[in-house]
Amino acid sequence: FPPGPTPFPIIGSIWWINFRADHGSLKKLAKKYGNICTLWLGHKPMVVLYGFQAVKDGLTTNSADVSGRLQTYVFNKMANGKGILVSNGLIWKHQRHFGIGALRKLGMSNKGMERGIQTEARYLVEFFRDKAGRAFDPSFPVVHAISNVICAVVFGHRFSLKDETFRQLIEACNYIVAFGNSYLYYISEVFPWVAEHLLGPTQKASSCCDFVRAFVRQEIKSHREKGKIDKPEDFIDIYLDQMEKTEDDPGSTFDEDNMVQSVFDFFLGGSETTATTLRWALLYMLAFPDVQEKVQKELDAVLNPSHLICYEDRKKLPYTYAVIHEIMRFSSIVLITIPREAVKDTTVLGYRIPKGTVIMPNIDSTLFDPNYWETPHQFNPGHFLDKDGNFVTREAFLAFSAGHRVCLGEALAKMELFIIFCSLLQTFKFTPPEGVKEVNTDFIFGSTMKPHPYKLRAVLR
Ligand code: HEM
Repeated sequence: FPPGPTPFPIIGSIWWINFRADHGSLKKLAKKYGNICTLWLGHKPMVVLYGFQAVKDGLTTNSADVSGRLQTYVFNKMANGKGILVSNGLIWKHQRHFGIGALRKLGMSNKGMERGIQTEARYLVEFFRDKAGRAFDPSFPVVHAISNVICAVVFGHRFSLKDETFRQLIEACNYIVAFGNSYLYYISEVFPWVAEHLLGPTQKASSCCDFVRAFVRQEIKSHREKGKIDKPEDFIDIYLDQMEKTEDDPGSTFDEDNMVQSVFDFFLGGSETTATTLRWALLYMLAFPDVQEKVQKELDAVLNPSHLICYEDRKKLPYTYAVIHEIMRFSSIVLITIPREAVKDTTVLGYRIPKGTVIMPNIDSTLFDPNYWETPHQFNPGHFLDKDGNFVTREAFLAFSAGHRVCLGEALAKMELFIIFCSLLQTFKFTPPEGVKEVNTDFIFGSTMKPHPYKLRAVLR
């Protein structure tokens, strides 16, 4: 194994990072042991990758070999091996491949994703306008809008802000995501018996999972009652169609449990992540008013005010598109990917790694790698622009990870962020509440890195 702190019996060497994989402890670990090193979670080896080169090589050189997910106490409780996010083997291959195809199909069809996003952007603009320039916290309407985009994709309809069950769904998803990188998560994995019998938060996370699944089953029931339609309009329609097509295939993995879990995974992977990024986007506009002004200048110069913003417009708005990428880089909401597992004996950066080893790629360390970014610790949209002001992609931009398990919602997330961000900035000038002189851009540590709660004023332009 690559080098690392000495493991103790039962607890391993996870004590070295104080039972928490945070920015400081992972940096300290890399400084002492190098860009690839080993930690032991109980008797399970975990190989931690740090910096762009190590993360990229580790995830892409033998990509299929490191494409597994852990089958642990918490992951089994969460998904029981079903769906996409934490499944393995044939189930993962089939469900992921199908999920990507379905998203593509919905993106291209008439009642596509873009329309769902434009609708949510419009509701959000209305909500902000109703505040009439008074200071307010944008978190809930933002989370609501983003979750509704997933609803449009998977259920084919949206929910109102006042819908209590939908509010509970959002809260349940947030709770599950927050549990994912907490002390209690690690303790639950090492001592499942304690988690099962004594830890309230672990039991609550488990009942939140049950709640989300029951919610999805209810939607499936309504789709079934609606009967077969000629042209599938959402993910459940497409999935039911697939189940019918494969019902005589004994090797098929297309069944109701996998459908429920795949929908669950879209909510879990796609709501909190994108909503948190959008909250950072608005906060950075308060913190960097010069950037906000430049975006608005570009929007005004290129778009007619009555034009319905679509994703295609990004090609005419290179500065704005670069700002959105810099928001994703600078907010760096994911510290490590959902842990991977080696599915066979393999080699990672020259080290022999046995099957079953956990791989922890540090995404944050790629987004701030001083060897690949000119000013890593400065908010600088120029990172994504060439000298003529054209948008450029950057190889070290691994916010969505890399390899076989790369985020399957990347295109959807970028489309959402672009359309909603542009719609808001076209309509409003964002400022901090009166009297607030300093904007706090520090993060709150968690499964995703969130901004501290803040208020803003949205003043009609
Ligand atoms: C800014 C928004 C987002 C970020 C930063 C993000 C980031 C990530 C990351 C880092 C992973 C782990 C990949 C790995 O294991 O190497 C992931 C996986 C995943 N994401 Fe996203 N994601 C975002 C939005 C979305 C959206 C909108 C969806 C909805 C479709 C989504 C669905 C998924 C799924 C299903 C997986 C699991 C893929 C697999 O295990 O095969 N994500 N995402």
